[in-house]
Amino acid sequence: MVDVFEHAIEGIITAFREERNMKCHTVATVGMSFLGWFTGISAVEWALLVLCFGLVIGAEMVNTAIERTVDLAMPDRHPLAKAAKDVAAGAVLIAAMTSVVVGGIIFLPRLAIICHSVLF
Ligand SMILES: Nc1ncnc2c1ncn2[C@@H]1O[C@H](COP(=O)(O)OP(=O)(O)OP(=O)(O)O)[C@@H](O)[C@H]1O
Repeated sequence: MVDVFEHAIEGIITAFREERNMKCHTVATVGMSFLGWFTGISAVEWALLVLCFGLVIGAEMVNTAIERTVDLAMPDRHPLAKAAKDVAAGAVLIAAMTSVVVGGIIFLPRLAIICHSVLF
């Protein structure tokens, strides 16, 4: 059981260390968390936000695993290798777009109120 956690944590560290996009997701996660704290979002909104963080980072890690597996199995160009990588990248895009929509629903009304009170 300890082994399973050790390998999983090793995988998380590898993904954060070696995958460029993980740095973008980390910056977005920190930025959105700050915005959540700053605008005082509710517990349910925090739960949705945390769910989105997990969704995007999890999808990116699965995408990384698929990329590595394809590179190992098919170093040459192959239509199936392309399809596998493109579908995995598409999954990350869908997770990210879903998160942007959720973030918009949570933050846009609050940011509009803040802008309104600053400007008028
Ligand atoms: N073996 C291959 N055969 C055919 N097409 C490939 C192959 N490897 C990559 N591709 C195409 O090139 C694109 C980019 O592949 P790559 O491995 O560089 O992924 P990436 O999304 O740039 O990864 P990274 O997150 O590491 O930058 C893939 O989405 C796919 O369309």
